[in-house]
Amino acid sequence: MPASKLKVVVTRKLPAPVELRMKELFDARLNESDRPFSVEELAQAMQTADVLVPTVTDKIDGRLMARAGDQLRLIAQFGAGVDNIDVASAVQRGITVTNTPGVLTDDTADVAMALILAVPRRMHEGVQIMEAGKFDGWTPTWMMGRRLSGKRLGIIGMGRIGQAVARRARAFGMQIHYHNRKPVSSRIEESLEATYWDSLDQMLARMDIVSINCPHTPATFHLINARRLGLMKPEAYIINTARGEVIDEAALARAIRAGKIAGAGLDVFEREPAVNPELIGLPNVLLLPHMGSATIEGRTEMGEKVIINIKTFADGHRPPDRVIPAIL
Ligand SMILES: O=CC(=O)O
Repeated sequence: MPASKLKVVVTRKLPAPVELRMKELFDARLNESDRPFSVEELAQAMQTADVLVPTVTDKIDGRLMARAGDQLRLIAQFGAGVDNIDVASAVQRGITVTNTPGVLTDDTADVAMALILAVPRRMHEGVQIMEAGKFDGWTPTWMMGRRLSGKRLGIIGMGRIGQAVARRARAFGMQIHYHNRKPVSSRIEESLEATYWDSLDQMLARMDIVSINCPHTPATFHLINARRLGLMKPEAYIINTARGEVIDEAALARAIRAGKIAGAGLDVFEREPAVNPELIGLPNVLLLPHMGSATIEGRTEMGEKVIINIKTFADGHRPPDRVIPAIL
C-alpha cells in the first residue's frame, strides 16, 4: 500500500512540524485536543488503523491487543520506553512494534544530572526559602548539603542513558559504579573508569547516589524495594528518571520519612500522574512531572523517528527501531 493511503492514528498531540509532515505523508488522524484516548477509543483505533502511534500514557495490554483488527500492522511508539505495550502479544499477532531510542538520551541524562546536582545541594529547599521571602543572610552553617566531587554514583542500567549520565557525573568528579544485566564493553568501561557490580545489593550498600536508568520490565518491577532501600547508606540519595515502577514508591516514602536514606529526586512515578502523597512536601524530595525527554529538539526528533519507522515499514523494509521482545 502506498504510504499516502496508510491510515495512521496518533493518540496524542505531537510537535507541529511532526504533525505537518505526518499529514503530508500519510492518511494521518491526529489528536488536536490532546485528550488521552479512553480504552474504548484505543480499541476502536486499533480496529481501524494500519498504524497506531501511541505514547507512554496509552496502556496497550494483552486484552486490548486481542481486540486489534487484522489491518493493524505497526505500533510506532512515540517514546523510548515500551513498557506500556504488551510487545510479546503484538509480535505473536504479527504486529511490529518500534520506538524512538537515541534522540532523547542527552535530554534525559541532563535531567538526571540536574537532580543529582540539585538534591544533595538542597536547591529545592533554597528556592522555597527565596520564594517565601525567608532569606535572612549568609551564615557559616546554614543550608549545608553534600559535595558531589569524590562521591560514588551507582548507575542501575548502563544503556545509552546510563552512559550519558556517567559521562556528565565524571565531569563533576564523581566515581562511576554500575549494575547491569551484563558488563558493558571494556572500551566503554575504561573510558568511564566505571566499576561493574554483579551484585546490586552489594553496590547499593556502598553508593552515595543511585541513579535508575534501566527500562521497566517484569524483571525490574520494584527492583528497588524496602529490603534494598534498607541496604543503602542513610546519607545516600536516589534519583529516578527511568520509570516509576522500578521503585516501590510506598517503600521509598517510608524509607525517606524514617531517615533510612537522605533524599530523592524523581521525574517518574509508579501510578502517573498520581504521586504517593507521602512523597509530597518533603524538603529532601525533589519531584518533577515526567519531563526527562521534554525538549523541543528531542520531541521533534522523536516524531521524526516515528515517521522514519512508519515510512520504512510502508516501503517494505525492516524499520530501524524495531523492538524485539527478547532484548527487553
Ligand atoms: O519517558 C519517555 C519515553 O520513554 O520516551
